[in-house]
Amino acid sequence: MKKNIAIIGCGNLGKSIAHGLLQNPNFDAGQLILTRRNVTSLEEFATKGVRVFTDNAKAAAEAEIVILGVKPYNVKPIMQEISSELDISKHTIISLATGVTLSEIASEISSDAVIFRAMPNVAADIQESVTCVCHQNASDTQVQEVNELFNSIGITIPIDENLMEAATVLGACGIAYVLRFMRAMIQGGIQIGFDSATASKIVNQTMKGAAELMIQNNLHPEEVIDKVTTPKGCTIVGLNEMEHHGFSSSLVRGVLASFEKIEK
Ligand SMILES: NC(=O)C1=CN([C@@H]2O[C@H](COP(=O)(O)OP(=O)(O)OC[C@H]3O[C@@H](n4cnc5c(N)ncnc54)[C@H](OP(=O)(O)O)[C@@H]3O)[C@@H](O)[C@H]2O)C=CC1
Ligand SMILES: O=C(O)[C@@H]1CCC=N1
Repeated sequence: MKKNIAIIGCGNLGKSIAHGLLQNPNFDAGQLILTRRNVTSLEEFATKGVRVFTDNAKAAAEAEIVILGVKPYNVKPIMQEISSELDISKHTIISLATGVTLSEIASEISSDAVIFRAMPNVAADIQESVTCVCHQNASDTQVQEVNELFNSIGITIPIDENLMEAATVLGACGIAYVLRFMRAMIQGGIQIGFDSATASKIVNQTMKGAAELMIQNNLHPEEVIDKVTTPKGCTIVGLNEMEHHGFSSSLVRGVLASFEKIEK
C-alpha cells in the first residue's frame, strides 16, 4: 500500500505502530506523518524521513489514512480541528480510541464517512500486535487495505462494533495483564535462587514457548497443562496452590473490572 498515513496524537500506542510500520521493507518512511503537541519525543522518526508536525489539520490534508491516536476525550476536538481538511471520498479514518463509537466520530464529519475503529496493542512495535477492527461505510478494497496495514504489524481480526470494548480488554489491556504475570514469575524465580536477569530470560522464553505452542499447534492451554502435570508432581501442587489463592478467579475478575470501567 502506497498511501500516506497520518497518526494524529502519536503517543505510546502511536509510536508502537510507527515503529512496527517502519520495519516493513515495503513501507516508505515518507508515507508516514506523525503529530503531537510536543514533538521532541518524535525526533527519532524525523531522522528516518518521517514527517513530524504539530499541525493536525496539515497532517490530515497530506494523508489518505488518518489514524486518531489521541486519548478518547480528545477525539471530538481533534475531529473538529481536522474536519475542514477531511474529504470523505479521499480519507479513511481509523480511531484507536477506547469506547468512542463509529457514530460518535461520524457525527463530527459525515454519516457517509469511511471510519474504522481499530484496537491494536503495543506489541505493534515488533509487528506482534493483535488488532481487532470494525468499520462503517468501507468498501471491500478499503477493508482489505486496513487489514493489510494492521497485518503488517501483527494479526488482524474483524469483529462487530459491539465487541470493541471486549477486544480492548482482552488484547490491549491484556498485554499488561500478561506482563504483570511475568513480573510475578520473575519475583518467584528470584526467591528460589535466580538473579533477576536470568529469571527474566527464563520467564520470557517460557512465555514465548507457551504462546507459540498454542499458536502453532492450535491448542487449548489445558491440553498442554495436562502433559506437564505429573501425577503427585510439583507442577500440580504449584498450580493448585495458585488456584487456592484465586489465580484464575482474580484474572477473570480483573478482565471484568476493566470491561466495566470502559462500559461506564
Ligand atoms: N496505550 C495502549 O496500549 C493502548 C491505547 N489505546 C487507545 O489509544 C489512544 C492513545 O493511547 P496512548 O498512546 O496510550 O496515549 P498517549 O497519551 O501516550 O498518546 C496520545 C498522544 O496524543 C497527543 N496529543 C494530545 N493532545 C493532542 C493534540 N491536540 N494534538 C496532537 N496530539 C495531541 C499527546 O502528546 P502531546 O501531549 O505531546 O500532544 C499524546 O502523546 C487512547 O485513545 C487509548 O484509549 C488503545 C489500545 C492500546
Ligand atoms: O488503559 C487504557 O485505558 C488503554 C486502553 C487499552 C490500553 N490502554
